[in-house]
Amino acid sequence: MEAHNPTGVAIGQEVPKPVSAVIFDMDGLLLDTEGAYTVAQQRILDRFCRTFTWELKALMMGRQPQEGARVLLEALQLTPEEITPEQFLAERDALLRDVFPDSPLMPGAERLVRHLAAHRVPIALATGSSQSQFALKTSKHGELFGLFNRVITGDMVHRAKPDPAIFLAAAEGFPLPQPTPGSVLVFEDAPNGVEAALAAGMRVVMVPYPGMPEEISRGCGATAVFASLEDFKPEQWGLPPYTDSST
Ligand SMILES: O=P(O)(O)OC[C@H](O)CO
Ligand SMILES: [Mg+2]
Repeated sequence: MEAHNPTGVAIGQEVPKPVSAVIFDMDGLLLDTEGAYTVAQQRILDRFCRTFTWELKALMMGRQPQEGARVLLEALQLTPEEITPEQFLAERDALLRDVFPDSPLMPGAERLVRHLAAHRVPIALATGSSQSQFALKTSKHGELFGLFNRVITGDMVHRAKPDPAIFLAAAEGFPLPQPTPGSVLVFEDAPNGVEAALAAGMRVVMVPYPGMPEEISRGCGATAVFASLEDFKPEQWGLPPYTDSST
């Protein structure tokens, strides 16, 4: 007779640890800002007759602003005589200053954050955005973003994603006893973010920003990939299930 195996995990296979804390990325994951970045950056690159492709976007998204601009201009072989990273960022900031305060939430973001907070699951935010950009982008969602136990912005750490420093710093703010990295789940939309979270020893649900080609997201090595946060089922990760009607 076959032994009863209530875990659904094959005998000999490691049972996944339940998730005890969650870290969210912000741009492109909770807030729909990546589309605006793409439009602004293409507008700047138009005068150099360059196309802002998805490959270029994947290279820079998730990074600190200065680092992202440097990587982009280098990949496009644009010299400082043509445009410096500082000039690029100044132009981009001018184009986005009035757009960011209207940043909408991504589908499923508010429900998941409120659900975890209501169930006292420790949650943190780790964004490559600077503190001032964070304030601008979240200005209409203050109460929701106030639910996080800790917010780490790109200018609070020395090394940007894909370095794991930002996720390790975010995890330090969790209430004691500190969760082990393996019991922390990260939500990310960008390849640099997935790489950083995996390097921190955490599990990663990737929700690629809409339109990202599958060949980019597929190669990232995320623990799971969903088309939308709405597809995430908390109970499959040892978290409390949703009890409201949209399940
Ligand atoms: O995706 P985030 O929240 O780390 O933000 C990174 C940049 O500011 C936008 O790509
Ligand atoms: Mg992001």
